Amino acid sequence: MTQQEITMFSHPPMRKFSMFDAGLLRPALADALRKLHPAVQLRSPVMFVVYAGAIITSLLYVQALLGQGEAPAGFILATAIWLWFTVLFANFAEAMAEGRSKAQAASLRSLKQMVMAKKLATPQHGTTWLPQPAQDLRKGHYILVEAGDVIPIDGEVIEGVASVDESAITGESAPVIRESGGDFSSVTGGTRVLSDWLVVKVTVNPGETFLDRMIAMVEGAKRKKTPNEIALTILLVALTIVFLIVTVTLLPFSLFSVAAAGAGTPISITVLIALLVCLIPTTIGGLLSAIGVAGMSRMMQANVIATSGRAVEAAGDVDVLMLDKTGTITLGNRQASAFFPAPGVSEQQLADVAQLASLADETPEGRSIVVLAKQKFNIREREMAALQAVFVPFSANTRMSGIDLGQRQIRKGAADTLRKYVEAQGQSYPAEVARSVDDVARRGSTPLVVADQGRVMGVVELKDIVKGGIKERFAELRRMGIKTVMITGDNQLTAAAIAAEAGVDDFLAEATPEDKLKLIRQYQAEGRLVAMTGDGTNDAPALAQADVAVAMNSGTQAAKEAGNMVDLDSNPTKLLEIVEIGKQMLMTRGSLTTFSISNDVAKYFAIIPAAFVGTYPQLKALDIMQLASPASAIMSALIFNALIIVALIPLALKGVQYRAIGAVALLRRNLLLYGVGGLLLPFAGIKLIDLLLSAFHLV
Ligand SMILES: Nc1ncnc2c1ncn2[C@@H]1O[C@H](COP(=O)(O)OP(=O)(O)OP(=O)(O)O)[C@@H](O)[C@H]1O
Ligand SMILES: [K+]
Ligand SMILES: [Mg+2]
Repeated sequence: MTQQEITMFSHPPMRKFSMFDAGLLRPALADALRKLHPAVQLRSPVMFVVYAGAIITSLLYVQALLGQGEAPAGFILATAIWLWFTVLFANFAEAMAEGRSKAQAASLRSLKQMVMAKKLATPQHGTTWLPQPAQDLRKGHYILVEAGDVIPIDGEVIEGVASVDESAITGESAPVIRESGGDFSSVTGGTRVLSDWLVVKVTVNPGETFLDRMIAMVEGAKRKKTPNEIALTILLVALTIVFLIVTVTLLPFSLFSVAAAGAGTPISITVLIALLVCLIPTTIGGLLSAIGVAGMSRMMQANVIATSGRAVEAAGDVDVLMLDKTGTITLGNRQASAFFPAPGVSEQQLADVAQLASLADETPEGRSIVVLAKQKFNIREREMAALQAVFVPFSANTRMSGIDLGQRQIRKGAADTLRKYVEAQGQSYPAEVARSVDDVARRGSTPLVVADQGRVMGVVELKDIVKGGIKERFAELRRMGIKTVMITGDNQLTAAAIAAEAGVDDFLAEATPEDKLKLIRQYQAEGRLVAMTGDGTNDAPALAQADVAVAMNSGTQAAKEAGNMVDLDSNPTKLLEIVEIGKQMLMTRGSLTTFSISNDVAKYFAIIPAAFVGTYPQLKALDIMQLASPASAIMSALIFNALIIVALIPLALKGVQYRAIGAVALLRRNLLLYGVGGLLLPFAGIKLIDLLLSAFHLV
């Protein structure tokens, strides 16, 4: 097989759909009809009542056609039609909310194509490879991917550095760097290598890939109701039952009064059904599911894939945000910037040892030390193999790294760790070095202490920069009542300097992954909801514990499995956006619930007098709206009730406007806007429809 043959066809970047893409409209209309299936309707008890009402009035119309109508046939027909519309409008809202996800899933599916992999017998670049279809790859296999290749399956880079086009999955056109070691070692099947090569260890079996899981998440067919949705549904059902009882008892009541007075007409079933539908919370009942789906969809627009609606909801309730220092609050591209030798050591000696300690260290920190030594003293990289060195990789637990050259141990790492390390060997830790460490840390830089055979050689300064604009975002979070906690493996002084500069509420320094886990549990024990981001295998336990756990797409498989969201952009700052989207979703639901219920209260006053004026002529006095006729009043209310669902679809999908003001201020604002607004709007709306209906002699 030639290179050409296995070079994969490229694909267009994932298309992003806007909320009201014209292309989404037609399928949504078809879906709205499909959702008329009783099993679908049963999922929303409130809408099921409307659905049942539509069926009953349709049957009553048939009866009327047969000459036994309980009311004028035209009136029954109009009622039945508007009830069906009400159901369809709610279906349409949900279908529109789902449409974007479905389109995205379809475009992801198109990425799942037959791809040939270059399977390596030995995990080393330069060795021979054999072509093998991607679906025959298994966890633990090694593959080679080169410029132009589509990465056939998910894996971890074990050798090489390459630029990768992930636009097929993220929609972002800028290529990303994937490399072994460190935080950017994960590659995703379906993305394409643009330059250079990578040796990749396959981490999943076919069918379990990120793309597979993403399609499943996006399709959300198995969407379960979230805890808050269930609670709200129970409330809505309770309201529905109350109104159902009220309306049902009106019938014998009306019959009795008419019989007793010997005058008037008893109320018809059609009117009672129309009345019931106007009174039960159909607005929120019809839009509830759409609001939840739209929340997940908005996450997706932010390139975040949430595994469940529950995760999105939890994001809105979060009150503690745990953020890594390096890479989240700072730019994270920590680069060696200076050497501070210990007494009796020259700068060049320190640079030499530091470089030796970093030769096989694939972290950005390690590589930058090699480069700085080369720049400053022209110390050339030496071959690990020639040195017969054994590499001791960095881990967040040991907080040091280095090499062993026979008996000679060279180490570099966090100052406190290195101090313990040299003291354990009976060596002293010079006061001058401690001073250099503090100076470096106070600048917000990370000090690394270097030791050769237990002797402290000096300090390397790793410079890092606090991200622009991050302070303002933390201030905003504070206004929202969210506490920000910075966690870092770095020392106290560096942590304090960066914490002050970034304006976080609290910080934890010298933290191991276990400390992170402990801290999350501590907050949760206080009844707080904790969100965090992470990328390493070390972060997996903490991610599994956090209520909202955002794994970086570039991170390890373990982290991605432990989290309940994946950020395709691998941008830890995204956590802030995620919380905002969650809050916005909760606010939208709250606002529309308020609106819906106050709306129903208004309808109560608008139509009760009109509906019962036949039975109780005295009610005429209460008929403040002066509607044209009882039939017109009922019809107008029913039409308003249906149209308001359509009118609110954009709001349900886009979310109410979000502002970071305090919870109390927000509640007051929303009660005013959606409560009072909801109370007043029906009067105007129903009156207008009534005027139109009578102007065109429609009732
Ligand atoms: N490649 C490395 N070799 C040796 N020591 C390192 C290396 N990288 C980091 N360190 C030391 O280990 C400490 C802990 O690193 P770790 O990556 O766990 O946390 P961090 O990057 O400082 O903070 P964060 O949790 O915000 O990423 C660092 O502060 C530094 O002192
Ligand atoms: K209603
Ligand atoms: Mg780190």
